[in-house]
Amino acid sequence: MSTRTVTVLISGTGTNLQALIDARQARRLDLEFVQVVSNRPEAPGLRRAQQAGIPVTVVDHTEFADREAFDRELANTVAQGAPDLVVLAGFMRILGPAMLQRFENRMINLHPSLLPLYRGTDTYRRALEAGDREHGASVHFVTAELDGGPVISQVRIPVETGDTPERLEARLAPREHDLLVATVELFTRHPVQCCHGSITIDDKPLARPLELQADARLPV
Ligand SMILES: Nc1nc2c(c(=O)[nH]1)N[C@@H](CN(C=O)c1ccc(C(=O)N[C@@H](CCC(=O)O)C(=O)O)cc1)CN2
Ligand SMILES: NCC(=O)N[C@@H]1O[C@H](COP(=O)([O-])[O-])[C@@H](O)[C@H]1O
Repeated sequence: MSTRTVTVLISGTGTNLQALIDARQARRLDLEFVQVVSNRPEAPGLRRAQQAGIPVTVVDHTEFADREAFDRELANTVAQGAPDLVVLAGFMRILGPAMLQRFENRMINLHPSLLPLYRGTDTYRRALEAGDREHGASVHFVTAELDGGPVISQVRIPVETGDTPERLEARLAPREHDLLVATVELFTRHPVQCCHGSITIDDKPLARPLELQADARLPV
């Protein structure tokens, strides 16, 4: 079944959320945003959702005794909207069993590296320190293994002489927006299934991640 309803999880500025909102406004994405949920009450992305008329909820991780309690409340909050797909767009908390049991196989994350390289955080600095000639971003299914879920799509950019983590991040950002929009569009047009380590699109196995093309589309 393809995706019709989406809940987006954020923690920060929300530029990837904004890219999804703009793509829906431009009728490139045929979907409904059920809600935007942030673990940080001060996340600027919440204002972007409100301005787009999307319901927002804050589940502040600092208000819970432990991770499990936060995870349960987050899972209950997301489940109220019964989304077809949960999109982590700059969501900065590691999810536990409550979220994974309810949404695994229909929860995706945008990660700023060419997975499996550089799982976790601080990916730009790590890529530069390794002397990589290219960097990029990945969209993958969320599993218990942090940033270890099957990778759906990727976008590559060259590392340029003199790059700093900030310059590399700034150059990747617009391509991340393109990648996330194209990947969510894929979910709205095709049944994309996971897991046990592999992905199918239209019931056909995906042998390797889809590479974002210059026209900001995925080759499907
Ligand atoms: N179970 C999973 N949870 C999450 C995944 C995943 O693949 N499996 N992806 C991450 C997203 N992510 C990188 O793409 C990521 C986010 C956060 C962290 C992290 O170390 N978070 C710290 C807190 C940091 C903060 O609050 O600023 C933590 O949770 O203790 C690593 C990777 C989303 N969740
Ligand atoms: N580990 C997850 C992670 O680092 N995600 C990164 O957070 C940023 C969110 O930006 P945004 O809030 O402007 O969309 C994006 O660069 C995304 O790759």
